[in-house]
Amino acid sequence: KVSDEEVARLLAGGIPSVDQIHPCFSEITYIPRSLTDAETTTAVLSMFEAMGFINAYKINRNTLARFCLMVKKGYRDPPYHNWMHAFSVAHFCFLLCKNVDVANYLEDIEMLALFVSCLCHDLDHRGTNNSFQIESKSVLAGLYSSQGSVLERHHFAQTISVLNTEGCNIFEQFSRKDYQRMLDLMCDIILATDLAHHLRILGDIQKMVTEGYDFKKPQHHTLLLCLLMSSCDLSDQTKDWRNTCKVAELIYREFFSQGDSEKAMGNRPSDMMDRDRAYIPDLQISFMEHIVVPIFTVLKGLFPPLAVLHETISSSQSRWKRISQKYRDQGFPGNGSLEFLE
Ligand SMILES: Cc1nc2ccc(C(=O)NCC(C)C)cc2n2c(-c3cc(OC(C)(C)C)ccc3Cl)nnc12
Ligand SMILES: [Mg+2]
Ligand SMILES: [Zn+2]
Repeated sequence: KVSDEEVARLLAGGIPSVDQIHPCFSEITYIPRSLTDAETTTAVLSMFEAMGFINAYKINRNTLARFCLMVKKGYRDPPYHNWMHAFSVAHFCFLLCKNVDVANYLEDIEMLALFVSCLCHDLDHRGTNNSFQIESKSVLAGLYSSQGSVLERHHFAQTISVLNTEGCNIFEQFSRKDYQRMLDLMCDIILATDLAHHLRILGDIQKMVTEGYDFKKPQHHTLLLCLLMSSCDLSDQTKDWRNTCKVAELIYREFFSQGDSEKAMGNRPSDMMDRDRAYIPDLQISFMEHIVVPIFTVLKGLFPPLAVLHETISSSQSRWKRISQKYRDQGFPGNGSLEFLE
């Protein structure tokens, strides 16, 4: 799947510093989606280098290049859950590593596990959600529905199969103990991207922050990794309004296509998946209120420097409210482009 030529080409220019990718690459406001698809693979190598992982874990550069190309090829091309989503999620993990003192909260190996999990967390996503797997009796549902988190178990399985591919195992030099630890961490982190799992543990995360984080408690490390993974998965909401609009357009294009499939199967889709019933501004207001704001509120509690992200999210929330009011009066156009939103 990945040729030696591709690997050689990727490594030809050496690994550039992140500032050579873009002077603002390490800033919290930088939008990773502004890179072209071709630039993203090099940027991933630059982030590995910038976080010190290549030296600290003696990662072979050829293996790393092949691994990155393999992961990128492991994504399909639905409107939202594609490689560019994974790349932007991993970039936010890089921003956390560079802008927040995570080293006082997590071990190095946990930070590496988080970054690699960000890259792999939606591998082979089909652009449909867990309930669609069940209702369509998909192969994945057959494999995993008894355990729940159907898609997330598949994303983890795909991660393992990339590592087991010839020349792609970036952890091959690890001791048996560290290798097992890495796999356990990635499993926990990728399973945490199931919204249902997140909603189950949100109370524990909030309790941990009120009590005060205790580096000596392994449970606190696990809860923090889940929180950071969720915030990375939602990092599009921390950028400018243009990006928020662009991402909403991608998400609903994907959701409505699932709704169309459900209708074709004779099932009634949920409102948010039904292009004839969805009212996007209100759906986004509720998504931000119930999912995004709680995550970034608790994140701000742990890391005060991230308060700026909470402000961005609050301003997006009020913008959706203004839009909801305005278009309710004037009638919201169909599911066309949201670019017109001021
Ligand atoms: C812009 C944007 N709108 C969304 C609107 C609705 C929903 C949704 O699933 N609602 C279901 C009801 C039951 C609450 C998700 C949305 N969403 C996500 C997202 C987040 C996820 O979960 C974590 C990361 C753990 C929070 C998992 C999957 C996805 Cl697609 N990413 N961006 C978006
Ligand atoms: Mg996912
Ligand atoms: Zn994701």
